[in-house]
Amino acid sequence: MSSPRPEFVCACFFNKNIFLKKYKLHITYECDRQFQEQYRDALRLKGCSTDKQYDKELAEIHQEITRRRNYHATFLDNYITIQKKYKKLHPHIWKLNFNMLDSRFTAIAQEAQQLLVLEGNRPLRKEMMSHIIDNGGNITDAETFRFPVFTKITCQQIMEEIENFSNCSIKKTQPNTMNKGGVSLDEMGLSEGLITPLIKDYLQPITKVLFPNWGGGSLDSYKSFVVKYEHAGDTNLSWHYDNSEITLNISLNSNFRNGELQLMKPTKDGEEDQGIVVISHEEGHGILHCGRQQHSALPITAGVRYNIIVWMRSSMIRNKLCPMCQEKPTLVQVSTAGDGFYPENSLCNLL
Ligand SMILES: O=C(O)CCC(=O)C(=O)O
Ligand SMILES: [Fe+2]
Repeated sequence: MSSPRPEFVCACFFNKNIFLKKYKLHITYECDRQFQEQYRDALRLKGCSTDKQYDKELAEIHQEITRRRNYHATFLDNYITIQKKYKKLHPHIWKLNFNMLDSRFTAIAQEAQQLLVLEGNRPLRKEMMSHIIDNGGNITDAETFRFPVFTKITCQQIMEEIENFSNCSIKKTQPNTMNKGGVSLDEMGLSEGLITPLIKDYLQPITKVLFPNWGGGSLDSYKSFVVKYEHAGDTNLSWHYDNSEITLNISLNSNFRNGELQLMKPTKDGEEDQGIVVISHEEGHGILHCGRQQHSALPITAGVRYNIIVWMRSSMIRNKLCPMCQEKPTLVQVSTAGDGFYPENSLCNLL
């Protein structure tokens, strides 16, 4: 977590894209009056009819604004305490090792590397896609790719580590408001040894070939967390886009039913209906998609589902346009865990 570079978020982090789960609405909050003028009618239409219901929602928004203002300081405090006090269950998974990876994944990464070396006029993307299929992967017409990443035993141990961490009494922050059972791998400290090398040593060549226009070749930071779906908590996730250029979503288990990922197909010229692609999760496999592509998770109907989500970022792309407010970002410096906006002349490639 000790970043050598100053960390920034876009000012929109503090008051935009607040998700009202009950009414499935993303809102902007400036003050009570603006909120009332802008959203009271829309909320009424969505079933928030009484003053009591409205006041409850407003109180939750105030709480969320406070949480966001305190987020970075709290994150840093928690991170320091966790590193001192947390007793690891499976110490070896805290440092990525070749054996933890599915051999088909390392083959895909090697092939991507070779394609980049040979480059010339070759149709890199097409060749990459056939390597993915040859190695147990899938491709959808929503420009998303699913392929094996971790071995099953690695998934099992990561899941056990997450459960162990969730159940320990050390204070932790919720990685975002969309999933109650979420755990931040960055605050936990697991991502440094596990996710950083995964991106740096294996994913970068793949994303460079598959997403050249979305910063696939210039990823320089990420945010990673685990989402959990269960009957007693969140069972699904509403439509949204990520605060990422490219997202990797790795399934950690198989003892659940349904809970597929849905993605909007990119619009082609002249087409009105974008259409939806449904992809099922498979244990150990990662789904790679563009962060700006709208997606959602269908409800699970049995069991518990765990996935690692990695929001990979390229400052070259996001410095021009913040993915959350769709404007040129207004930078606000924070103590740690910024959202990947690094000035052009800063030490690039933290990964
Ligand atoms: O649970 C999933 O498969 C999707 C999660 C997701 O899209 C997110 O957390 O950003
Ligand atoms: Fe997402």
